[in-house]
Amino acid sequence: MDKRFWVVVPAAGSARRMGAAVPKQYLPLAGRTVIEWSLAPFLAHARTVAIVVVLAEQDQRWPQIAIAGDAKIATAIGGAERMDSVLAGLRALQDRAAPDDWVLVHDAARPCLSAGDLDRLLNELSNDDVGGLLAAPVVDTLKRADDGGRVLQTVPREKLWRALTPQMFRRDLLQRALQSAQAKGLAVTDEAQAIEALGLQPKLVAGDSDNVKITLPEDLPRAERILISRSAT
Ligand SMILES: Nc1ccn([C@@H]2O[C@H](COP(=O)(O)OP(=O)(O)OP(=O)(O)O)[C@@H](O)[C@H]2O)c(=O)n1
Ligand SMILES: C[C@](O)(CO)[C@H](O)COP(=O)(O)O
Repeated sequence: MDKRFWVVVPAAGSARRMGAAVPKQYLPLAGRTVIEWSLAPFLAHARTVAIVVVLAEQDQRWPQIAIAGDAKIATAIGGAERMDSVLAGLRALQDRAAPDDWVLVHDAARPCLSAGDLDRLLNELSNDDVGGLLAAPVVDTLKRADDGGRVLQTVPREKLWRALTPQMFRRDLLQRALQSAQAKGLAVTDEAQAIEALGLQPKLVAGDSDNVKITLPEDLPRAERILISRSAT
């Protein structure tokens, strides 16, 4: 894709499930911090126009990050939910990005995005009318539990995918979709869900299952192994 694109990186979460003293986006990982790895593919891409990193209001760590001064990075203040933070990032772009410019939204907690997956997303969606997201097909058998932690049913996994990020939509459409979801009290957990609520069908683009989200303590050593093995090749 030859068109340039904008990036919003929601980094305003409180990382409750990680249970660390430091918000997970600032935890050390393979010689850097999680957020530096998550931003790296976009800072390295020739067609990134600018990146808005959306921070928690009380965040005091971002200014200490080496790349905080990068000319391509601006910051905004996030909100109570991820969707509020993404909206804040889009609003920070609205005077600079044209309505039909592509915006990629990528979790600060996903440090293992590969350059190949980023380019595949950009190339597969460059002429798409709706936009879409990186996703990984479900390969395990899925069980739904009852309140007692026992199997209630096996959930058919055909055509089931795990949503990843980046998720890529045109700025005005995404902003309208998220504003509409917010107005309806629809607590969307990713950008695609807000687009779906408009009756549109985002395209699924196969992504690497190594594109892990740092959520629980065991995710950090897994990400470390992925990044170190990738740098060794
Ligand atoms: N109000 C929020 C909540 C989440 N995020 C960001 O959205 C991404 C994915 O969210 P998640 O993994 O759930 O992060 P947390 O909300 O911090 O984790 P937890 O649910 O365990 O508290 C993270 O980069 C997080 O910083 C955000 O910008 N604003
Ligand atoms: C956006 C996302 O990473 C796609 O899987 C996921 O929905 C984020 O969920 P979280 O609970 O905010 O981590």
